[in-house]
Amino acid sequence: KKKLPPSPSKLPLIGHFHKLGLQPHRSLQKLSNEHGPMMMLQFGSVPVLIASSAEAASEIMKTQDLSFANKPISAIPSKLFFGPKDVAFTPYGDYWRNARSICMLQLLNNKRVQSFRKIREEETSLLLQRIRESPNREVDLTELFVSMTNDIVCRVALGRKYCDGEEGRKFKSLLLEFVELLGVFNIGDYMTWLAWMNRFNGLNAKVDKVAKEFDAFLEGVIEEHRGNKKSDTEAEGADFVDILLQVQKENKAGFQVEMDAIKAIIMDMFAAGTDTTSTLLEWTMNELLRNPKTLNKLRDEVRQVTQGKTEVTEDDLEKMPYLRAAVKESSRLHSPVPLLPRKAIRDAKVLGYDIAAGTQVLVCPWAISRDPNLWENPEEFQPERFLDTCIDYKGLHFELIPFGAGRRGCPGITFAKFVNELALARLMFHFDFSLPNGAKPEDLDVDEAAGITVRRKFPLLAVATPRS
Ligand code: HEM
Repeated sequence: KKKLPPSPSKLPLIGHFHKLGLQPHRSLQKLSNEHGPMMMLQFGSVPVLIASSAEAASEIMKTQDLSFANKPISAIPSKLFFGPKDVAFTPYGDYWRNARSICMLQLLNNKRVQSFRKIREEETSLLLQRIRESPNREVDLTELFVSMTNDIVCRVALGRKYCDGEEGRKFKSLLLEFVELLGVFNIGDYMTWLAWMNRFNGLNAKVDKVAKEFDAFLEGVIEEHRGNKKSDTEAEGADFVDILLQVQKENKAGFQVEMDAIKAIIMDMFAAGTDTTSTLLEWTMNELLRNPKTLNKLRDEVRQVTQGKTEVTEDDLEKMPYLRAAVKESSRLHSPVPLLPRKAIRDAKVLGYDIAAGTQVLVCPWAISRDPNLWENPEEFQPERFLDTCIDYKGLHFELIPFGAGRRGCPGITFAKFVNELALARLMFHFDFSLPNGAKPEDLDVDEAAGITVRRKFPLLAVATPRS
């Protein structure tokens, strides 16, 4: 006799869809508070296990990681990523293992991430310059962070920026459409009998258009790289396209890397690396502006460590524990990816419940990191809580998993950490920040937009006064 997790009452055909609302991570937290940390919902015809405690997450992403390393197939990413042939959206299996190992060993290993230091330093300097040039010292931090992270990923992945003139305008709007589509809730994935609607509401046409345009764009980039071949991809200056083309040519991966795989892996860097990074920076500044004492404390640490210097470098970051604690705390309160999808590969027993093979799973880092059983005053922004603990976000401590954990955990943590910490330290070093129009910190809104990454609903505006 099977023991299933508790499940709230549901409606015919749609199941529990109506309970999700516009902010599923918040609705699921609320439902879990009523029904428990392991809860079974039904989205259309698909059973979905909701796991919203550190214990449940640890079972699924550590103890039984292999049983839950699969991802559900979704129609939009499948189309956008050529199958899918990327890493993030691809089901568990030999192909995913190979693509992920290219990512880990060739693109995002520590040495490679270090080799992009100059790019990070140049692009954060440009961020500062753009702030200095802003009229009335009023800045749209959201826009600045989005541009900076896009430019960094462009340079690292494609070798140059695509931000100027007509080319820049086109690329920016393509990237925006691409990321938006990844966040679309596709009803056809759960109620196949309604998939026809996407032919009439324009969704299918939009996906086709964006897939075609991104493909053509990447074909152009690859062509440019072929004419401009770099012979040594271990040397500084090699970008991801150079590296992937060499892996393909020299059969370094131990299997034939198709051109579609190269394009899909590059697209993954944009899908997984841009919005997430800018969103974390945005929420960090949001919380600092809402908590001026914390902002001052952070600013003092940065300026003290760099006393007598004219600029912060990455070597200084090691000496800034409060800065690291502030980034961790913001990743706790505002996990950029609040829900992590998985799919059971085989029958499993989790915390005493029977979970059938094929069941979809949503692990909820957002709810876990606001769990009052794990965190004191969980709704408050208090970097101090991380000063005397070893809790980190690298996937070993399940009370804090903004980068996920286990086999499917984020391979871009080091990359993101450097960008976030350097940008934040430099902002603190060069500027004093306040809210525009004399607004009070407690008035700053914290509304969230809907999407796969949860960013602020409205742009974050601030006044940046150069340090005197
Ligand atoms: C603050 C920034 C970032 C956050 C919060 C973040 C978060 C995440 C999360 C939550 C996952 C899913 C993990 C899981 O299901 O267990 C993930 C996966 C992934 N991330 Fe990141 N990420 C960030 C930056 C980056 C960057 C900069 C890159 C690459 C340049 C990257 C590449 C990836 C890839 C390729 C995956 C898919 C891994 C797989 O399915 O095997 N991420 N990330």
